[in-house]
Amino acid sequence: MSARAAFRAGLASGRLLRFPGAFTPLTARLIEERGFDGVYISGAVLAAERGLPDIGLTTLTEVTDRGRDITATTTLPTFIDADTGFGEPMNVARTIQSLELAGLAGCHLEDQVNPKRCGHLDGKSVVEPAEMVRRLRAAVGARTDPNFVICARTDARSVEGLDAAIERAKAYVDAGADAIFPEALADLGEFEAVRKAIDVPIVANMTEFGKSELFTAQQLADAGASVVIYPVTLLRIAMGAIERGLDAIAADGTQAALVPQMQTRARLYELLRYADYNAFDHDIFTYQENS
Ligand SMILES: C[C@](O)(C(=O)O)[C@H](CC(=O)O)C(=O)O
Ligand SMILES: [Mg+2]
Repeated sequence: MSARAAFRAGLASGRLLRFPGAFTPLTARLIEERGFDGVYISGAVLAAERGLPDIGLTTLTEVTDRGRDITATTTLPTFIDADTGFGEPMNVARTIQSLELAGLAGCHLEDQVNPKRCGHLDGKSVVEPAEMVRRLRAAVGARTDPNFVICARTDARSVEGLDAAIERAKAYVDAGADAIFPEALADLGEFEAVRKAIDVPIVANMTEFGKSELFTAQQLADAGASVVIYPVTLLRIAMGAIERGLDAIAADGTQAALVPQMQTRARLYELLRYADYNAFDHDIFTYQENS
């Protein structure tokens, strides 16, 4: 089954799909190895890796390239953050074409005004529902593979309240959204309220240091979520380890004490499938034509 078909089947299964965010292509391989259902590709992480805040500075080209690179390392479905779609509805259409061609299994588009903000911080604003409906209609019309999942994210909860967010979610489903990502909900009861109001799958965002508590997969499944993303988690873990590691090298004058915490060379090579490449190389170089 293709990754896109697997994503669709997973969404229809009634099971909660877990999508950790990969901050490098190699991370996606670990996510797959550990048995997760898919790989999330975060806009906040993509910006952070370039030393930028998540305020709409990254471009469609950068996001597409990263999406393609990560998709190439895994057989899992990849679900990417397309922010506000990188412009007007016509640009949104091109965004969908570009992400489809890069092999992504789906994306989410949000109803924030440009320039967008992190969904869990204050100071963001949302466009009129009609404007977001135009974005979604452009997105749905541009899709060529019906299995490509177009998810509508609403940031309205912390701007206009839960009722307004639910009204928007309904309008976005009517416009053709395959799934709804209600950003920054306050508690599980709010997930349940969204669940009752709409029929399509719901995406839950378990980002740390945000507005939502960190609910377990079971709690989210019970509240009716279909997908949970851990968008920035692996980057935060890695950056925490790097900060502590740099401090240790600076203090001790050697990294020796850190070695037990490191991924070994052997393990890294295993992930890179080094042995397979070696075997291939060996076969090519020892090949002799029978005369
Ligand atoms: C999901 C998100 O859109 C992302 O880019 O990963 C962010 C995550 C974050 O900044 O913690 C968000 O706006 O929630
Ligand atoms: Mg984002």
